[in-house]
Amino acid sequence: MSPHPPSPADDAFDTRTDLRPEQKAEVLVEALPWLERFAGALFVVKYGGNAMIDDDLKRAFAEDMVFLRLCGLRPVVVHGGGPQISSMLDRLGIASEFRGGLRVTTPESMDVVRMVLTGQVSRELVGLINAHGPHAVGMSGEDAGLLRARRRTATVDGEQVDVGQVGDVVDVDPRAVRDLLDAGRIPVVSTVAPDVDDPTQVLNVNADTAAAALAVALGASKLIVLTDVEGLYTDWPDRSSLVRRIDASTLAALLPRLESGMVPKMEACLRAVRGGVGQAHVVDGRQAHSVLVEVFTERGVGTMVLPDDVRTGALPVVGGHP
Ligand SMILES: Nc1ncnc2c1ncn2[C@@H]1O[C@H](COP(=O)(O)OP(=O)(O)O)[C@@H](O)[C@H]1O
Ligand SMILES: CC(=O)N[C@@H](CCC(=O)OP(=O)(O)O)C(=O)O
Repeated sequence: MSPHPPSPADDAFDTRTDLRPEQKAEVLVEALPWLERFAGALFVVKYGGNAMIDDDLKRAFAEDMVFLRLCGLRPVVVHGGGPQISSMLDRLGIASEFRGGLRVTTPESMDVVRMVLTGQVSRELVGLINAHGPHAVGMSGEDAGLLRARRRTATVDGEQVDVGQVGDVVDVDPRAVRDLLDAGRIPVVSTVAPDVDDPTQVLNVNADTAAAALAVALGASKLIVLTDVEGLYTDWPDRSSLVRRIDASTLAALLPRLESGMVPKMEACLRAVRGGVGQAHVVDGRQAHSVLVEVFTERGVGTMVLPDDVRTGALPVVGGHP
């Protein structure tokens, strides 16, 4: 990355894209209605571990967060790190086991979950964002009472099964996040939470679920979930079944037919829009700057979930922003 902003005198400035200057201006102007509409808006952006594929993509994600902030929006990052946890468990010779999409979390693996999420993934994202200035502050669900969770089971073949120290968020105290936003910072949240029934214990919370709970508690305008697929497919893996827009009731009816990876994600989107969040989006984190394309372009990307009062039905492939 250039150590200083490009100036028109830099060769790099004119050769970064094939666009002529007036085309570049058109691209910038296309963002104007969205900048006006979203001035000051609070977005919760969930960055999934499967979308943290390489350093360039992670840098592009950090640029997007800084871009949003400097445009006057208020992004809150909630990160995952499932593959990173599995890789550390593997290095330590501890087997990873998932049931119903949730990691079976023993006291031993809980230590690793906490270490990887708050000590590794969060640190890396905070560092990448802060390469642009002192914007990001990392915090865990344990900090300032942000999240409290209760032990939950997983559903496997209709049966409830124990998955150990895994929780669902039952309480959010968003004041610390608000304080950071008011100070102009970008909060970066990892999803470890104290157990509401035994505060000496911490629980491992699925990051999609935690992001939705935080988005509702903060009254976010949008929840954006970055993953490693273009969006929701009604008939996975049939690529022609990509959904551009779907309302809450249609999604609720579709949920029982979805496979494990998409279930927590789509449940999170549903919970968000039913809890008052204006829109929820699942976007492809393998595409650099997918957040900026979603927020600032007419067409948007991925799958948009809307509350029922904006009825659209499922519109495979067609449709863009309202
Ligand atoms: N209906 C569906 N639409 C899209 N992806 C699906 C669907 N059903 C299953 N998947 C799978 O879910 C995966 C995303 O979930 P997951 O791997 O848990 O992501 P993340 O780490 O981002 O939370 C996709 O890569 C895809 O393989
Ligand atoms: C209970 C549970 O499964 N927790 C997840 C938390 C991390 C997460 O959700 O990460 P992604 O968003 O990258 O999947 C786990 O241990 O993998």
